[in-house]
Amino acid sequence: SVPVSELVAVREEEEENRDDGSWKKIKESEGQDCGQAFTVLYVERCQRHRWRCAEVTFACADEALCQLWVSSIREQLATNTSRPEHLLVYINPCGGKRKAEHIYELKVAPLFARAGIRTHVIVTEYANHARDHLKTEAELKKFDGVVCVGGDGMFSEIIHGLIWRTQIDNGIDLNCPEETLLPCSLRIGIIPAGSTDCICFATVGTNDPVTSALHIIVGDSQPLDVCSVHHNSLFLRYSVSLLGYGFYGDVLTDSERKRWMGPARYDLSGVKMFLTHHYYEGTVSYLPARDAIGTPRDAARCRSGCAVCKHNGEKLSETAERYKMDGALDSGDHESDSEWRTIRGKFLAINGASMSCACPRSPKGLSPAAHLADGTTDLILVRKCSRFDFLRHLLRHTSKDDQFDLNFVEVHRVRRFRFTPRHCQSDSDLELDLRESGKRQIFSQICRDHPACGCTPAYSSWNCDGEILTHTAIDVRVHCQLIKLFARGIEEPTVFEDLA
Ligand SMILES: CCCCCCCCCCCCC/C=C/[C@@H](O)[C@H](COP(=O)(O)O)NC(=O)CCCCCCCCCCCCCCC
Ligand SMILES: Nc1ncnc2c1ncn2[C@@H]1O[C@H](COP(=O)(O)OP(=O)(O)O)[C@@H](O)[C@H]1O
Ligand SMILES: [Ca+2]
Repeated sequence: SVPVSELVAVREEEEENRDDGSWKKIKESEGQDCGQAFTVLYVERCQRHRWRCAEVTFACADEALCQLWVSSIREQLATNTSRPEHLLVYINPCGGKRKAEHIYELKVAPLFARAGIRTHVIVTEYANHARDHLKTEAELKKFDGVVCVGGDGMFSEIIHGLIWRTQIDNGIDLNCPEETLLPCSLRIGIIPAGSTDCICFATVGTNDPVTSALHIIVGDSQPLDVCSVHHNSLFLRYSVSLLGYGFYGDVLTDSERKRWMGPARYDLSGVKMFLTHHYYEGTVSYLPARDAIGTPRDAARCRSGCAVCKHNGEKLSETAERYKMDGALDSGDHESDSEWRTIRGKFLAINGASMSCACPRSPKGLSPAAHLADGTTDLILVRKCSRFDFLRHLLRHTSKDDQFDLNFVEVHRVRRFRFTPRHCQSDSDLELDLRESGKRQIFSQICRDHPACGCTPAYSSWNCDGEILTHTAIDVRVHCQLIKLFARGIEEPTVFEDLA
């Protein structure tokens, strides 16, 4: 049996299609003349979270009965209001291996057509075209969802456009980090056609255009946390996957110069930045997510219908309601200021992972136990250590071993965090470092004379979902379930999986 919610479409077979293989078989085996036939298209699960569109044709001698089947299936599909009818599609022709248009035309558009979904397709002509179109021009009322064909950078454009539009329409000040943001009503579908596609992989379990198209067609819905990133009272960006300073920031900066190489640029830059081995000094402060259930060291994973996300999401909205009734101004974090913790040090990497960040390079991701929609982000601090130790940490992203179980790595589940690089610290902070800086001046002279000594520059950049941030001192705050995807989270493997 197939649940009605996983039907793609039903098709009446035309007279001229009557020689179609499957139906002919039924006809012959029945040994009788058939009045009519219809084909049901449905989701079939394959290995490793992939979905395919399978079909089965039913023949029946009684034409009226056949019609009844077709119309009642159509009726069932029509009453399911979560299925989209009209979609706005943005294609980034420059992402990944530059195959986005081809992927859409070949694998996705025919499925949408079969499912009776109407589309308005825009192939972007320049960076930020999709974002700006969503911000100002797009007639969003006409659509049931937005589809993004591209990588994480393209997805980032879409959420910036949608979130911006939703807040501006409701008079919310984006530059104020304390504002409670309004959730976006349109769901977003991701057809992977980029370089890493970590947002697709971590929410669906695979980077496969057909699987993503089917999740859109059946009208799946997966809420997702979004981090807002500010510098003082200036809005910088939103992030849903990785916010990485140090290693991942440097890899991204270096790889942008190698865009012509396609997705392989990240591996080359990864090896280069691993060998360069820069560390950065600064202060990280964070607000622990004390009232949330779950920790970054849990063995349990965020999966379809995750109970942790449901519980934490409901608890947060209850608390927010209570604050509203009390007339409290602070609409953001309800923990008190005294709960902020501060860590100063030298770091190879500072990572905020709002989701696991699983991708083909690391199928368990940067923070394997992170949740998609629990209102928290996992703050991972990798302190200065030897190249050998850092390699051990990196390698553990690709094996069963725990990448956090190392004495130079710590991880905290947080609602909010801030970072200030050492050279931006206040005078009083700097005074504390005065003694060390004498030494530094001597060394920096030596370094200028001997560039090969590998001394570290003062600043890295933040990698924000694959885009470089212009500021280094940032304030990050999680907004629980601000957007929704046409996805359902990663499913536990079922007995129905096709093991062939
Ligand atoms: C030695 C093997 C180490 C493997 C370590 C793998 C950790 C991978 C974690 C990846 C997290 C990715 C988070 C997602 C980020 C994306 O948003 C973002 C944008 O995606 P888009 O291009 O689709 O728009 N992508 C990225 O920033 C790419 C990050 C890629 C990091 C690759 C790191 C490779 C490290 C290789 C080290 C090799 C050491 C070898 C020593 C001899
Ligand atoms: N038509 C276009 N021309 C050039 N750049 C574009 C275009 N459309 C989108 N972009 C930008 O391309 C960058 C990379 O896109 P993305 O889809 O993330 O691919 P990749 O995964 O290969 O990085 C993003 O910064 C996005 O804003
Ligand atoms: Ca989260």
